[in-house]
Amino acid sequence: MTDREPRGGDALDREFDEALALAKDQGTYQRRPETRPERPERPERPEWTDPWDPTPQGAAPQDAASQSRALREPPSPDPALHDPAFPDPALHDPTATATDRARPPQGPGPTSPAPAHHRPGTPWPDARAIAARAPRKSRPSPTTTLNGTPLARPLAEALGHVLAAPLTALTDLPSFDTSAMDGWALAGPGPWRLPAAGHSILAGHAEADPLPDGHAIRIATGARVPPGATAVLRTEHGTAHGTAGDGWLYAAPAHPVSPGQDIRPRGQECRSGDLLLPAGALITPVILGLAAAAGYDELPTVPRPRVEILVLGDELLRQGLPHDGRIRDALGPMLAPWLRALGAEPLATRRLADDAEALYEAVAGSPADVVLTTGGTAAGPVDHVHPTLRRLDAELLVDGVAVRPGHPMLLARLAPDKHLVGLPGNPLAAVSGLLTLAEPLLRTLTGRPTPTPCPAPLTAAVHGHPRDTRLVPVVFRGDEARPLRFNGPAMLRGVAVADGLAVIPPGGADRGSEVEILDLPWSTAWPAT
Ligand SMILES: Nc1nc2c(c(=O)[nH]1)N[C@H]1C(S)=C(S)[C@@H](COP(=O)(O)OP(=O)(O)OC[C@H]3O[C@@H](n4cnc5c(N)ncnc54)[C@H](O)[C@@H]3O)O[C@H]1N2
Ligand code: MOO
Repeated sequence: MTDREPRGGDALDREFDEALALAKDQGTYQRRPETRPERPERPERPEWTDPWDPTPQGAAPQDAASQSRALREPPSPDPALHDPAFPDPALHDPTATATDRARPPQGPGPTSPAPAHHRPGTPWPDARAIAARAPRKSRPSPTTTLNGTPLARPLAEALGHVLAAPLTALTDLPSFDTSAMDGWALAGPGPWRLPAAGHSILAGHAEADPLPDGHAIRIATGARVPPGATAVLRTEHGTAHGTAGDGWLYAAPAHPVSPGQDIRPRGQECRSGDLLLPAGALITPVILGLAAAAGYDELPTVPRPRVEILVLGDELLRQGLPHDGRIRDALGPMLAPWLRALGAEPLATRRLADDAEALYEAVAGSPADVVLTTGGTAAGPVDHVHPTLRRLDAELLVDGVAVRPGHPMLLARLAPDKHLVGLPGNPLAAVSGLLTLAEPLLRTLTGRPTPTPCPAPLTAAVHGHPRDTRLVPVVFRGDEARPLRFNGPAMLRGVAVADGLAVIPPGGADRGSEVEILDLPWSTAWPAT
């Protein structure tokens, strides 16, 4: 139904309520008015409206009528795609009500100290660098790998692990001159004399007798080409004449034979000893295949860093629909497979109540190399992560990052070989923390190299925060990155369909400007072995 069609009052009210609830979650109160010509030109990059900043630059209030009109707009055909004509939901407090927005700003007086949550945080690139260096610092003499002695794993158990040593070919590939087609092996120019019926060379057999000049013999794809053969003629390009034992083979005039045709020479792909892959490669199904082809039965792998996930929050439900102010735990199901895709071994996902003692005991007693907490990073009454770290005398390496969403994320060293990554509870903020702190930390622990930055131009301008980096879900359209809507801190709807997250520098990025894209590691997210 569009807003032009007549509707009954009840339906209208219901739709309005639904739309209002949706918009509250998406922060889409400032959608374009219906009468577009009257709308003043929106500047390319409007002022950042910090949801937590009580200064007069907050979002301008809208009158109820225009909100109601805007909320009745029909949905975009691809609702996850960013519409540059709409303000970006991430720029607004997804939890603020229209009344909140209309309220005049109530900032602290000029002499008030900056609240803790206004601390600028570590710049985003620095936070990533600190996370990547954190394990190195704690390992004065790394041996073969950063995470201990390499483990030889049978190919069937190596998927998703990281190669601890370069993969060098143990054989030439192919290891003999191979027929690439079903047909005849030929020696010299034709026509060619054929042997008696029943003589042929099949794959999987030892070397055949030499083929004399002027002779041909049937050969199968993958069979060893006999010594003396100069080419292979495909079945469909030749005709055999004569009787058994006195036959002749002719090439079709349209398919003259050239020397070497349809023969894969020994060593065409690699020679024994050639480097196929560097150490640090994440073992994919194709790598398993390549390793097998190159002669491996097992692979040297880096021991996986063990991660324990602690999901905090009394309000979280493990099943069913949200009710009575409680919501579903969106992070518990997501984190273990994601961490596996980053080369880690998730030991357990534990749900903890908002209880300081329980958190202390869980962190202090965790056998993991990395403890990953979700929620409780801010300064609320039940946010126990900071107090727990203080109690454990942990070294805070990163305490807040200048990134949106996710700025309360943190990284702490609990012991020389034990770290804690604190992810904020808002789901997209947690994803941001995962990519900003957990990914570089695990990359170093698994001995994987820093990925080469892969910038892409944006199909639309993206608003920036004045001081902080933004991470915005994008999809690729050809070589370009298209920003997605539903990128608010509590939303997974955008990132669920994203190819990656665009790194928007402070101040924003214009349409066409190249920005770094953080990959999402789905292609490697197979179950751990
Ligand atoms: N006074 C301030 N309050 C907040 C600030 C601030 O700077 N000053 N920062 C806000 C930001 S930004 C974020 S992000 C959150 C981070 O909060 P916590 O890490 O303490 O997380 P919680 O308060 O526990 O939860 C926040 C939010 O996320 C929901 N949540 C938590 N866990 C899950 C989960 N597993 N699945 C789905 N949703 C989850 C939770 O219910 C809350 O709605 O703090 C802001 N506050
Ligand atoms: O903006 Mo928070 O860091 O909701 O993610």
